[in-house]
Amino acid sequence: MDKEGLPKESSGRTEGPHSQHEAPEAAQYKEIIGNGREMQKVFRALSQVSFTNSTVLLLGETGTGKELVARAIHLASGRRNKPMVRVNCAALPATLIESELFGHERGSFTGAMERRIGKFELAHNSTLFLDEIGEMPADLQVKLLRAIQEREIERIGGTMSIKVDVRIIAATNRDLETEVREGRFRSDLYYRLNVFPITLPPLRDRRDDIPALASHFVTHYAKANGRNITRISGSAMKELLAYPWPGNVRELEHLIERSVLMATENVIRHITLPVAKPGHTSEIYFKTHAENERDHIIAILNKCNGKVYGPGGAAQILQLKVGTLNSKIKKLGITREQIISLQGE
Ligand SMILES: Nc1ncnc2c1ncn2[C@@H]1O[C@H](COP(=O)(O)OP(=O)(O)OP(=O)(O)O)[C@@H](O)[C@H]1O
Repeated sequence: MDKEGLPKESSGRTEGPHSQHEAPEAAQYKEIIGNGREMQKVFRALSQVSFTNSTVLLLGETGTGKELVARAIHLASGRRNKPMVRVNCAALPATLIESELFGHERGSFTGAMERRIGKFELAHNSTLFLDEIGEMPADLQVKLLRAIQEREIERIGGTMSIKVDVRIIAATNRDLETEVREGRFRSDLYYRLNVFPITLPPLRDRRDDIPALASHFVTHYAKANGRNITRISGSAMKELLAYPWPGNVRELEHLIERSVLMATENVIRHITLPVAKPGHTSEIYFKTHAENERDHIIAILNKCNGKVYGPGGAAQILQLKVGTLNSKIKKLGITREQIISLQGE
């Protein structure tokens, strides 16, 4: 680390068990910053499991990088030529999740104007990322279990079974064992998913990664905003190292982005951290309004297969003018690539 508190190795990756492994897929993990002891365990696990077809269960608090890791596993696997397909089990009501996962035939229920291919089918020969699996409604858990076990699905209103070759990655910030004990999550589904669990530690338990992460985000947001900001001062870094990070890496990323925008010289000397209450190190992080809006728009765009305007398009569902929706998409940084990859096209 130099005297201003930034590491010389900007990726945070130096020597260590991960680099010794020399896994052929290691290049896919370059987006995942941090090489402290805790993250080394994660990299080791990734090297062991990515190239297999095993189901992976990603556990960790909000903002610890579960989705980032899911994408890295997919990109390091033999399935990387097809985009990973993501389903956010918390974003849609139960009735819509079923059709989202398994699809439906035309006329199978009121409003099913045309046949819809579900995410399981879209993820054929690829990876299906079941995000926030702990939120899956009970009646759907049994259907999901059947699909995972049998590797076949039936569209709603359909008469035939469709074989699917799908690799499952599931993620949750809930304690699934407690959910099982308290009867909210089926134990058979839990055992089916818990084949290869990887826990992403909270940032407060891997503070040694903070300098590398902060440096990475400074570089990223300075470039994205055309700012010539090169580093964080030693005193600002000390504050980052002392803060408990209830929102984990996501919170760090947002604070650095804001600091980059507000900086008046090429060194970030001050970062406005929320006041941490002593003894409340694991408070729940609430997503910002913009994050929620972004997630919702992405979910609806996916539901409409990327269609923005016209009947059944996202603008209609969201009751927004097409122009308003388009400017929101731009402002919230929603990319076409994201939608296509979520669709599995
Ligand atoms: N190790 C890391 N290196 C670089 N960026 C990271 C890392 N971990 C997380 N991030 C970034 O932090 C943000 C939040 O990560 P991500 O969405 O993967 O978290 P999550 O655990 O899936 O959160 P949630 O449970 O709320 O969905 C993303 O922008 C991601 O790129």
